[in-house]
Amino acid sequence: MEVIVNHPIQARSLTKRFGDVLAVDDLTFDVPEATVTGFLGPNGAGKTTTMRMLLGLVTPTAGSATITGRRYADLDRPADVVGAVLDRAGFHPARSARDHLRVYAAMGGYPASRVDEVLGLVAATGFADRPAGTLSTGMRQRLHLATALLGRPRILLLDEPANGLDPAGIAWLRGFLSDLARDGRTVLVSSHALAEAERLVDHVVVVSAGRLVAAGPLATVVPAGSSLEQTFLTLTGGVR
Ligand SMILES: Nc1ncnc2c1ncn2[C@@H]1O[C@H](COP(=O)(O)OP(=O)(O)OP(=O)(O)O)[C@@H](O)[C@H]1O
Repeated sequence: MEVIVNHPIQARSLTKRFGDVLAVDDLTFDVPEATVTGFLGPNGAGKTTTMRMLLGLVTPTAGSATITGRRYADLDRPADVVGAVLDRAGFHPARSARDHLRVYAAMGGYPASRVDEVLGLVAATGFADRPAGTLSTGMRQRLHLATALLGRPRILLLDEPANGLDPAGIAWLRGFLSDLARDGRTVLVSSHALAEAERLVDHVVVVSAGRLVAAGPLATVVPAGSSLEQTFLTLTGGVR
């Protein structure tokens, strides 16, 4: 029987030059539906720039970046299609998590009842009424995720979501992301920490210096008995 796999996120010969810096260099990859795909590579590899191109925040020098086959700017109600946590900008320190979500729900035209739903999804009900200024890094991360989920997007782009999380926070994130994928959502998660990312994702797109190094299911990219970190070093010539 033929197995049809959709690829809701696609890059085709995607290139971005900032002056002399070739941040993204002829990058082509697909992110399969209903996976947690790690977008992995060292600092400066071009991950954030690529995610910003997928979200229409940076214009490609060449090539295309599409969500469900369309450029972000061509999507109808894009926040209902794709949720993103990119910059982790601060929340108003005196405003509660719940009030923060109420503001975003109102701006997006979502019913107020959606606020309690997303608080429940990220297990944030217990701190929903605390001022954001008193929340831990892990709690703030959950509030960012809750905000991204307001429009029930089928696709999520998360830039370095594990940064600053303690082991319990990482364990929670792993369960949360795999539940999203099990539910049919497509999640692209960037990380420069390969060992940590290996435990969060089932597929990978590995980049270095703006170029594709490897892509596919984790089990096919990483040989048995090796690690993602070791594989990366071997592929990029760091270990011979
Ligand atoms: N607006 C910009 N102007 C000039 N150079 C930029 C700009 N944005 C990114 N760059 C450069 O492009 C390259 C790729 O940066 P990018 O932030 O996309 O990498 P990254 O893989 O996300 O790295 P990190 O893991 O450190 O976040 C870097 O050399 C960076 O300095």
